[in-house]
Amino acid sequence: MAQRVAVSDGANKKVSRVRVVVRLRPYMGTHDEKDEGSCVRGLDSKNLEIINMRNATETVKYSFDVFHGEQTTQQEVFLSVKPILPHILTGQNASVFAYGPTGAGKTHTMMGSSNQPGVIPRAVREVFKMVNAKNEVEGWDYSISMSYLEIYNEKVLDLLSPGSQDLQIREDKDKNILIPGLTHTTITSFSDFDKLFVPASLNRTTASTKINQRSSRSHAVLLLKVVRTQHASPHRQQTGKLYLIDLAGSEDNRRTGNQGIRLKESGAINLSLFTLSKVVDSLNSSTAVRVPYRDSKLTRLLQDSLGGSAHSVMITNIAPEYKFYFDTFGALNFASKSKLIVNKPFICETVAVPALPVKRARDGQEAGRFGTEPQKKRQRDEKKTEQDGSLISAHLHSPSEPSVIDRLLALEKLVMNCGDKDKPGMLRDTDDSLKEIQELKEKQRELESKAMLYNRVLGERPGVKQESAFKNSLAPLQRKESTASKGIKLQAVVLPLQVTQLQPLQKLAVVKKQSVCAKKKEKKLFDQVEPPEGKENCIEKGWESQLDTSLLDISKHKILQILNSGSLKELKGLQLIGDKKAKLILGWREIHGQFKKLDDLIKVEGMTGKRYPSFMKANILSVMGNSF
Ligand SMILES: Nc1ncnc2c1ncn2[C@@H]1O[C@H](COP(=O)(O)OP(=O)(O)OP(=O)(O)O)[C@@H](O)[C@H]1O
Repeated sequence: MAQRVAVSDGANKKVSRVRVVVRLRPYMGTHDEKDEGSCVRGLDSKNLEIINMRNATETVKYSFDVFHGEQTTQQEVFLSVKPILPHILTGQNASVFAYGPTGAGKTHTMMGSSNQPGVIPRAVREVFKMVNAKNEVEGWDYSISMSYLEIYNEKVLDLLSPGSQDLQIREDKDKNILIPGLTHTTITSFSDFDKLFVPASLNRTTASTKINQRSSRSHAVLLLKVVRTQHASPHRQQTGKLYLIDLAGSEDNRRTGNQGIRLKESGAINLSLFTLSKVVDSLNSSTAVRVPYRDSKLTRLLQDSLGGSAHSVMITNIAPEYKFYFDTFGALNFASKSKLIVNKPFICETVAVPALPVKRARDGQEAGRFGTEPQKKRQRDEKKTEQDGSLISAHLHSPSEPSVIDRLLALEKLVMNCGDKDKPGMLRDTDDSLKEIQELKEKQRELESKAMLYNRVLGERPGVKQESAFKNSLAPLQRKESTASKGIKLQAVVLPLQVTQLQPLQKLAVVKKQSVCAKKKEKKLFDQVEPPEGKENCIEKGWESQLDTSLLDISKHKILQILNSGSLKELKGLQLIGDKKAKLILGWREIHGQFKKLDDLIKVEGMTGKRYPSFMKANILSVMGNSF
């Protein structure tokens, strides 16, 4: 029976950190309608920097095991993967997976093309090369087999047997992940592999989206299994597995233009990548009681590659164009977290009973392992090896390492909630409002000191450094002026906390000061429409009807104009829009484009439906007041 033998290094058990490689795709003009240039660039073979949207004069720097710039060849990328391959010849597992936004170059990296083969064909060729070299000198027989599957809409489909049904993912009592019924074909040369791989890749589900003409709609997994058997007694047998995975890209469907089936596919892709992110968070968290591997087929399959038994390399593919800024930023943060995962590799070894003939790896044996295990036993094993009984928070990031954006937005929400709770009659009376503003400022100060602490902690995180953009010898990375949006002043976008640190507190006032004259007029209008205590909701509907409809329309149009093309300062000129919210609006605009109607504002983080009526009332009255 196969058993786990710990990989030892003298007295110490060996652990293996996930190696993180980042590859930047060459700049493509077709993805840069505004001709803004690149938002990210390499500094050296390990470091890169991305522009800081909060402050365009700064960049955020990241450090990884390897950084591959735009000119990197396929062979150079392969060389950063090659060191983990020898492990599979000694009964250990290894995995390489390409992660990143749609269109960033994952398939190019993993599959490549006939004249620029990617990591998968190069790795398989290398494995054959190593096996052939070893066959001649060592007393072991080697056998290599391959399987190829895709996870499409949370279904596991056999690419070597198209038309097959959704396959189940199982775990044996040694925590090996198995897929009963999956085709395992013995291959004896690279050309055997090539003959199967190329047509099977065409079985993979791809489709054209706005971002990528040939976008992978599934996660593709090539599994190469190397079984080696000792000639002499005790006829040890070791099985090493190599997973080569081309993940589907994370997608923002407002940009991909996905609808119908594409949207459904995208939902499944994003969900599994979200689960992958949760798994990484749990592995990094000292407090998580359960690693949610079972929440998606992808993570279930990767269970013995992530935080498990494998030597892993994660290739994070990123794109340089501003259009991908938030995807790139997210991918880099994910890559940074993944760097901290430690795997515990072991050797999967069987010792044959001496009286029996030497067991040779063959297809039949695979079938025994993957296809004929009695179901009851399998269920028992599953139950026994179930590691994750309890629920864990569905947060994307662990308490010990939440993402910058999440932390900032959570704090932003906190500010909003304080606001909602503490100032029900904010517009009722100027004195009351001032008092409430004062209270809010106090709260803001408190939050800012917490934020400062957060940012200090962030500064200390390995791999993520924030420094001035000008500390390197390269010319500063700066955004080119957009040729498409000349009318719109370019603003550094969002991530409110850090910005509030830099801004004087006065600028964060929730209610913007107005001219005395305008304020008087507004107060007059408020006096007419203000509801009695506790009846705000019913009056919120009625107050508009008391105003001239054409004036009302003009005011709404003006507000919409400000939302769509206003600078940070102009946005902050709106009622109930402080510095943070103005930046959130700019950020939303950056990602989603124009607000089609005022109601869209509810979609902006922190602008809840509950606050929206107050915002509308205050601004319409203010705009009207200003135009009197
Ligand atoms: N390093 C590179 N050099 C040249 N072209 C590249 C490179 N990386 C990607 N490309 C090109 O960019 C386009 C998108 O790449 P690719 O299909 O590999 O992206 P992807 O990340 O796999 O996208 P998806 O997640 O949508 O499948 C392709 O036309 C590809 O040939």
